[in-house]
Amino acid sequence: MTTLIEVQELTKAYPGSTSIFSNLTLSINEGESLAIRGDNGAGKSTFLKILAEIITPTYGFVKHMKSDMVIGYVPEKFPYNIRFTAKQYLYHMGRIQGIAKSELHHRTSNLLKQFNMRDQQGNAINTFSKGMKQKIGMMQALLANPDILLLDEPLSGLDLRTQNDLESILYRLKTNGLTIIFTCHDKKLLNRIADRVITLNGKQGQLEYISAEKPAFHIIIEMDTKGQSLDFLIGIDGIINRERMDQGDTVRLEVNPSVSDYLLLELIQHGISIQSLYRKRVL
Ligand SMILES: Nc1ncnc2c1ncn2[C@@H]1O[C@H](COP(=O)(O)OP(=O)(O)OP(=O)(O)O)[C@@H](O)[C@H]1O
Repeated sequence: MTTLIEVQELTKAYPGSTSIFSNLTLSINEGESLAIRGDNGAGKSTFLKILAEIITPTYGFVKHMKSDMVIGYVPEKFPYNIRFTAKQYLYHMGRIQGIAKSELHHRTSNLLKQFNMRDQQGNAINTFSKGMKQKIGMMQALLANPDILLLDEPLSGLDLRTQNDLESILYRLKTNGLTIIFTCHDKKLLNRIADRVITLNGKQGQLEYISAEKPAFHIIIEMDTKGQSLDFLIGIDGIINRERMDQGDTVRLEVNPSVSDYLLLELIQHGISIQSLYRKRVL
């Protein structure tokens, strides 16, 4: 396992305040997805900003174990009133980051495709929804092919469909080996993406390490496909088992609870009739 970042005895106090966190020591490994959790004000955004080198710690340090490490950072709020179109914005942000024009064109169109935003590339960002702006923020952070992607509350304030969309994109980035560090209140995202969870306990300025939470139960969905193909399920993560019952049109899916809402929506939209839905305890 290759360590990308070593965090040593990190302590942060803003001027005039007591420490938000102190003596935070941890290693971040290549390819790891690390979630940072904690109450409001526990210091999650502050920690990310220190990792992104936007602010400095009061004590301790963050050591990059790879030379020329590129960090992509997506703040919680997208900048206000950007009049560029999506494509213009990505182009200019890419140029600011020093990416060659020829390379930039290629990367921008790949990202617009990956984020399902090709149809909106010519529209002004200030007309976009929160979810679309979040996607632009992520694309901008990915333009420079970062070693690490830092995301501050990536799903906050988004509707369920957009959350699922972004979750799938993040899952794909994770399975492609990108190191991802994100702050999060959302259990579903934790279960699906995080390999490790760190809880910042602001009150005591201490850290509690817990392993990624595994679901205590799976969801069983029984359905009548009415002869329809279920090919649209291919590539959806979180399906644990799928079996056809009685040689007929009845199919039984066993799925991770983190994807069950999304799957049910997909099934209904494809005209599949849900027959039964229940929990199965996992030992
Ligand atoms: N620039 C700043 N100057 C002074 N205090 C600050 C500054 N930025 C944040 N703080 C304070 O530091 C503490 C931690 O803030 P931070 O935004 O890192 O917490 P958080 O865990 O991300 O919170 P939330 O979940 O509400 O986003 C808060 O008490 C906040 O008011």
